[in-house]
Amino acid sequence: MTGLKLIDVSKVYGTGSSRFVALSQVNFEVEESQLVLVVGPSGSGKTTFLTIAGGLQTPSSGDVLINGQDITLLSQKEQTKMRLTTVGFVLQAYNLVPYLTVKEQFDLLEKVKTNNLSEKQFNSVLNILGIKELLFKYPDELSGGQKQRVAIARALFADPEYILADEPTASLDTGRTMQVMNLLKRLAHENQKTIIVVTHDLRLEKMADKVYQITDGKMKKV
Ligand SMILES: Nc1ncnc2c1ncn2[C@@H]1O[C@H](COP(=O)(O)OP(=O)(O)OP(=O)(O)O)[C@@H](O)[C@H]1O
Repeated sequence: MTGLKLIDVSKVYGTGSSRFVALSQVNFEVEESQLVLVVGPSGSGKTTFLTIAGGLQTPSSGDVLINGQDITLLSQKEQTKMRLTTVGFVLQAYNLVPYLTVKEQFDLLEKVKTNNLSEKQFNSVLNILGIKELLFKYPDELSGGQKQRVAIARALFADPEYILADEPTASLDTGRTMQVMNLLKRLAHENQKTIIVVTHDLRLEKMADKVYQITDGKMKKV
């Protein structure tokens, strides 16, 4: 069974007077080869949702199924393996290693994981994202938009089945935004990737196969 599913997922941060319900009984489903968008304003719970969907955080209650397997029941070791082989994240902080060049960020991945994109496929990704000429630069020599595109390329390089992206176009101009969204759409439809993009940008809705709206931690399908 393929696809990613959240069933009645809630997430509560803090206790007592600082108790905050970030996700409330969220039900969500994405099937293989789909690009799904989760749209919501700042603070609505998008990052919380995405990190729980990919196993970076555990929910307070509810189930998260990836390919039919409830990932909340996996051991730490199994979760780490699943994240490395099955799920690729593009996070808002980009998470680039500061003392490695762009090329070395990819070399590092190659050391810890096999079955990455072929050189030809990867070259094509670098060309589409327009970052080929940045390979020997360090992260602090890059603009926000360039870092964002490197972070996207790094997630794609590992060739994961699922790509979970947090505001992947936030630092990009309209032209680049459309290029990135078209690339993600093509990966879903032609390479059978399953992609979740969370964003506050309503302009991206037309690119998606399915759209969910999240408001104050409550999710509904549009
Ligand atoms: N670790 C935490 N402890 C306490 N509250 C938190 C924590 N992480 C997030 N929150 C709160 O949960 C709510 C949802 O946060 P989240 O980051 O998921 O929203 P978001 O929609 O991604 O926001 P943004 O678009 O601004 O990144 C916010 O009110 C936030 O302050």
